[in-house]
Amino acid sequence: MPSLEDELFPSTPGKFKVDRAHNMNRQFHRCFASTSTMFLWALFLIALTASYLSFQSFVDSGSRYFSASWGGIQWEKQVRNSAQIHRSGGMSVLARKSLLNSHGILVVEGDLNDAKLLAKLFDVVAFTHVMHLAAQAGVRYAMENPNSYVHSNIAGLVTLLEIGKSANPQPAVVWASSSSVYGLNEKVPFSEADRTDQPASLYAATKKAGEEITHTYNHIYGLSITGLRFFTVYGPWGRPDMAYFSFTRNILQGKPITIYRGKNRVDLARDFTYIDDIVKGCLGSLDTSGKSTGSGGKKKGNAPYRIFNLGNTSPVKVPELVNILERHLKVKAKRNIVDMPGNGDVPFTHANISLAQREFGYKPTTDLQTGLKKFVRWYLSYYGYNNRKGLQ
Ligand SMILES: O=C(O)[C@H]1O[C@H](OP(=O)(O)OP(=O)(O)OC[C@H]2O[C@@H](n3ccc(=O)[nH]c3=O)[C@H](O)[C@@H]2O)[C@H](O)[C@@H](O)[C@H]1O
Repeated sequence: MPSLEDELFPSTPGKFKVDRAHNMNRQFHRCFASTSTMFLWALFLIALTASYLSFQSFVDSGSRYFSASWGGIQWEKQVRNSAQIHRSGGMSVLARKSLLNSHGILVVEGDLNDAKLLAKLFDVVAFTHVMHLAAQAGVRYAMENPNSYVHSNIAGLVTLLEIGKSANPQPAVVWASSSSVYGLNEKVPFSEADRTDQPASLYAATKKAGEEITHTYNHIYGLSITGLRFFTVYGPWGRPDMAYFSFTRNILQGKPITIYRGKNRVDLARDFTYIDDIVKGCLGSLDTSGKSTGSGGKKKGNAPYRIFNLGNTSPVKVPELVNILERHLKVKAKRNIVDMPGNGDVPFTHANISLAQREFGYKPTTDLQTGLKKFVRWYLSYYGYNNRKGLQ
C-alpha cells in the first residue's frame, strides 16, 4: 500500500524523502530568498500544485485533501494581511509558492485546478500580478506520467487564466515557459522568433501549448502576458531530479552516474542558468509587464503579449559539468556513458537573450563554475556532509 507521502507525491520525478520538505519551499528560496528587492512589493504567494505534488491523487481525492485547508473569515483575514503592501511599489503579486511565515506572508497550498480556491483568493485580494511558476517539470519523466503534464501545464494553466480573465482588475500574468519549446530547432543561438513547432518531448509540447493558450487569453480578454523560456535552471534548493543534482548525490554516495551522448558520439550541451540570474529576469519581467486591459471578462484594448529567453548564453557540455562537480566535491565520478535513448532530450540549448536585455536589462553574471560552487556548498551543508571528514 502506498504511504501517505506516496499518495501525495507519486508523480514526483526523483522523489527522495529527505528532499520533500525543501521541495515544498524551494520555489520561495529559488525566487525570492536571494533577492531582497522582492520585498519592495506586496507579496501574496500561493503554493499551487506543481511538479512535486501528485496530480493523479488530486484527480481521485485531492480536492478533498485541500478543501479542508482553506476558507473562513480568519483565513480571509490572513490572506488580506499577507497581501498587504509591505513597502512601496504598488504591486500585489500572486506567485506559485510560499513565503516564509516569518515575513508575515501566508502560504496557501492548493491544486491549480481548484477553481473555487483561485476564485476565492481573487475575491479576497485584488491581485495586480500573477507570477505563475507551478508546473509539472522534467523532460524525461513525461514518458512515465504523461497525464500529470496535461493536468498541470495545460488544464491548470487554463483554470488560472479563466480566473484571471474574469477578475476585476485583471492581473498581469508572468509565467514559466521553457527552452524545451525550441525542440529540434538547429539555429543557434535560439531566438524567440525561431521555430518552436517541433517539440521533442511531451513536456515541451505542453509548454508550447501554454504559449498558444496564453496568446488566446491575451487576444480575446486583454490579459497582459509574459512567458519566460527558462534554460536549465540550477542552484541551491534546486530540483533533485535534474542532472547536476542527481549527479552530485551519486558522486558523493560512490554510485555511478549515467551520461547521455548524442548522435555520432557528440556530447550533449546545455545553457545552464544560475537561479539568481533567473530571479533577476523574473523581477525585471514583472516590473515591465504592463497592464491587462480588460475587466470582468471583457477586453477593452490591446495588452502586452511577450516571450523572453532567460538563459546564460554559454552552453557547457554535460561531461564538463561533471568535471566541475568532481573538482568542487573532490570526489571522482564513476561515469557510465551511454548513447542518448529516445527520451525527449535535445542535443543542445543556447539562448540568445538580447530581447530580455533590451526590455529589462537582463544580464546573467554567474558562470557554471561559480554557480556549481555555490550549489555544492549548499548541498554539503544541507545534507550534513560538512560534519564528515574529507568533504569540507
Ligand atoms: O531548459 C529547460 O526548459 C528544461 O531544463 C531542464 O531540462 P534538461 O536540460 O533536460 O535538464 P537536466 O534534466 O538537468 O539534464 C541536463 C543534461 O544532462 C543530461 N543527463 C540527464 C540525466 C542523466 O542521468 N544523464 C544525463 O546525461 C541530459 O540529457 C541533459 O543534456 C529541466 O529539467 C526541464 O524541466 C526544463 O525546464
